[in-house]
Amino acid sequence: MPAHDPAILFENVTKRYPGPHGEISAIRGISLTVRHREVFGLLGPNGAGKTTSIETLAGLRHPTEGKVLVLGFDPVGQRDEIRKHVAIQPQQAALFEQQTVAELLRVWASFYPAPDTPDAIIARMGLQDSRNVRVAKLSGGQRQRLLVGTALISRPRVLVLDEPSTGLDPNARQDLWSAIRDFRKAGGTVLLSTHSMEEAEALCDRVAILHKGAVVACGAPADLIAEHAPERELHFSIPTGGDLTLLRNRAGITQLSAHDVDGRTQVTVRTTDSDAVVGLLAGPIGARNIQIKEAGLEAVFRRLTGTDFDGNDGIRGTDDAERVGAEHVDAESVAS
Ligand SMILES: Nc1ncnc2c1ncn2[C@@H]1O[C@H](COP(=O)(O)OP(=O)(O)OP(=O)(O)O)[C@@H](O)[C@H]1O
Repeated sequence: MPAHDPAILFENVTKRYPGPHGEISAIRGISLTVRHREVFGLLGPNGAGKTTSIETLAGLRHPTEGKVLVLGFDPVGQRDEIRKHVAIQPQQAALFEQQTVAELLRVWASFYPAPDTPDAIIARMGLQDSRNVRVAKLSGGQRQRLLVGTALISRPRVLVLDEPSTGLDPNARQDLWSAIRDFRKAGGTVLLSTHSMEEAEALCDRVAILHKGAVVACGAPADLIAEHAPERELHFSIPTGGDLTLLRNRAGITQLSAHDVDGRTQVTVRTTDSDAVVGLLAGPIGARNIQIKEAGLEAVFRRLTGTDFDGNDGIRGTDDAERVGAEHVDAESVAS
């Protein structure tokens, strides 16, 4: 395929399954392109259609309508070409429990004409200490890294991972992310599904946000946040009865709410100019215990779908970004 063509193309792809009460549309008219040498994330909650999309591009499902191409090949009609160039992270069941890590990788390597070496994969996936350990004895995180390693051993041009960091502790997840970044640096293209906003923001060059089988937004995480959720949220407290008129209608504030708790007034504001708000808080308002929260992709999702990732009504208003690390600032320290 010419280099300017996308690595992966979905054109108006729909997949319907028969269900007990009529057909179920797992994906509805998805169109997207994944460029060469990018890490692309399919981001969505349970049931959004991520696995169906992945299975479609792996040739495991026929689209009901539309076209899918991977490196210019039809995943269903050109399985051999797909197998040569595209690696899909295998399911847990593909691991033989009684083999050691090195033995298993040797077997997988034997399936391909020009594989990487088991030692190289072991080093890349941080599995050196488990080299001679039987698969049955591996931790969940080690198993997960081994699965990704088995996908990498064929030296694919495109790597497809379905929720690769599920069950990994933070260190193992960082190792996995480094291996994915290294693969991209060496010229590979990655498509992964995730329901982790953090993973999408940290790892993906671009994401498609899926909701009920449709793409509701697609782009670089920072661009999506800037376009759909540019606000920050600030929480702080002031003495009860304190004057908030200075803040009203100023400093890009789009929402302000206050309620009294334990002798102080707790205030939440949303603003497009958090620096200006902090400046006001540090001065005459006498705010304490200021927390600033980024909106993040979760707010983008909520803004575009009206629901949060757990399917709750998204009009909760004030906690768009609890997941993202909050910055704690004290008005006095800001003033000094
Ligand atoms: N083989 C099938 N038969 C019938 N319905 C299916 C089948 N596979 C998936 N679905 C339905 O299609 C929709 C999308 O499922 P899919 O597994 O693609 O979503 P997902 O985003 O990967 O979710 P999860 O994160 O839970 O894996 C869901 O409503 C699911 O119940």
